[in-house]
Amino acid sequence: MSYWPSQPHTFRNSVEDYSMELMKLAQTLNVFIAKTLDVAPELLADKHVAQFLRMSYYPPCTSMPEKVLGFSPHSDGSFLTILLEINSVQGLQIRRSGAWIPVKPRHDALLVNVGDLLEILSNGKYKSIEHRVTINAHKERLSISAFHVPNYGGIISPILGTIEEKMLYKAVGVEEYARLYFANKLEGKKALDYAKLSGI
Ligand SMILES: O=C(O)CCC(=O)C(=O)O
Ligand SMILES: [Fe+2]
Repeated sequence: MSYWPSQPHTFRNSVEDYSMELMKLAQTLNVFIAKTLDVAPELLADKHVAQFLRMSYYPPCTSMPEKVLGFSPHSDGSFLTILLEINSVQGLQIRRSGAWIPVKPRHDALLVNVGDLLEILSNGKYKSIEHRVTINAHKERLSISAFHVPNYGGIISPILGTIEEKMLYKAVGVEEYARLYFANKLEGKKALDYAKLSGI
């Protein structure tokens, strides 16, 4: 691929190494997720096989930082997102019971977000998290989001724990959901309404 910058010369290798390590991490997380859902890990094995990296730079805003957002409220359309808050500048907030809660960055940890596709697959046992990014008045913020998604040709359908369990989401094609997600503006968890069956 001809898009890699030549400077810094370590960039490509570092990004590729990081990406590969995260693929392994996503695989390990999936095994734990399968355990919590009481299903065989093989059932989830193809749910995180593709990865997209987004590197975000949020410049400081000295005049009116409270009037700007770095990222509008949204949930991720992925299965799992693994976030690195590179310089540990606070900005990420999650929505809990209608309130925005700041997430304190930890330099020694990655942050894992549940995406919409995991909410569908788990029939709502895992909930994708609505989040946004605010801007700091004095400090720039840098992050890398790694979105883990299934193959575009695949289908995500809810795994039900028992025969009595009510199916709350319909099965969606991964490509179909991705199209819908990107066609919508970032508006909280609105894209997920598409997959919700009536009654929730
Ligand atoms: O920069 C962040 O902390 C989060 C970015 C984000 O929500 C995203 O890339 O989807
Ligand atoms: Fe996000």
